Amino acid sequence: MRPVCVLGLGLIGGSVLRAADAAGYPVWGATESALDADAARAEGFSVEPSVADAVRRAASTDALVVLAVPLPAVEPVLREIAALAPECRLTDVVSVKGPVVDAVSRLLPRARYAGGHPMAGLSASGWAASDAELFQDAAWVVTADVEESEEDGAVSATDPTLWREVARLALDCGGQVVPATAAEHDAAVARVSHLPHMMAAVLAAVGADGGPLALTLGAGSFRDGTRVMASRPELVRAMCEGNRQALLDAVDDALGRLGAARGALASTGSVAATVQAGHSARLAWERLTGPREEGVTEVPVTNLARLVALGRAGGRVIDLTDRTAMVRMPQPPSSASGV
Ligand SMILES: O=C(O)C(=O)C[C@]1(C(=O)O)C=C[C@@H](O)C=C1
Repeated sequence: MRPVCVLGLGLIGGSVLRAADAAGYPVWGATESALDADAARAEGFSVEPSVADAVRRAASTDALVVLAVPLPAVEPVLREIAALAPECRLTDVVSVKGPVVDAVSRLLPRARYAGGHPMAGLSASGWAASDAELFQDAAWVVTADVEESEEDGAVSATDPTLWREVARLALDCGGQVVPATAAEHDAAVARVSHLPHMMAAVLAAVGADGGPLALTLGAGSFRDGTRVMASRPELVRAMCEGNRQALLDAVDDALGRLGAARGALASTGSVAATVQAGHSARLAWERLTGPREEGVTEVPVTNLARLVALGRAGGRVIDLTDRTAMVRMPQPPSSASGV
């Protein structure tokens, strides 16, 4: 198995290190946090004294480097990698893809790269919160740079061999791979992750404005709706600001819907349309992400454009051979859904 070098040993990087180790990969890591490094070493993990040492080791073993640092640290760490391993195999687990893809193509043009994003997290952070099981059955985006070419149809600038290796690691860590372009990923997570963080911030603040009585009555809906606001604010901020344009579009959509709901409540006294649309959308999400036995499509791993198209339709890669990806497609919509 190709070794795995994880740069950043917080919640996500630490969980990748643990999960890859449990899957049998030779692993080591590095982190700027002495606390996290000591804690990982105390559990017997190999932690290099610096990022540079870890990257040198990756260069000499042709390891897959996993960049697991917060967005503001991405460029400085990429510069270090560029100086020591300019042709490395690289992926990342950062929650926004556009800025990372841009930085990799500027600073590491000769690297073989496919971006990654496991859709899993907790409000707790750091190595102490990391868990080998964190990614179990989670969607894990692996990006492919697919472009339309007039002559040949869709072509991919991403090396399929590297894409397959990154997808294999994601599967071995317990995830289910969602192929997507970086731009489509960013537009999608703006709606289902970054906007929910913004809404949670607003919801928590509106609740607190109600004073102690309102807060003491905060139960399930308030707890679930504001849970992510217990996360470190600087990480949430970097994630939202890093996806500015897509998040603006999602906020506009939300404001339009909230405005329509307010208008209907004020004029007719009814929020039926808003609640029905939300109920149908929630059921559609449950159906799309729920368990499904059949409906597996086999696609050659070299056909990244087809994989991206299936990812767009809700498909997830649940297994891989050397040549073929097994993509599980979602349940067809039922007529009762109303969506
Ligand atoms: O479960 C949580 O606490 C998360 O916030 C995880 C969550 C999300 O669901 O929005 C947040 C950021 C990650 O990039 C991916 C997933």
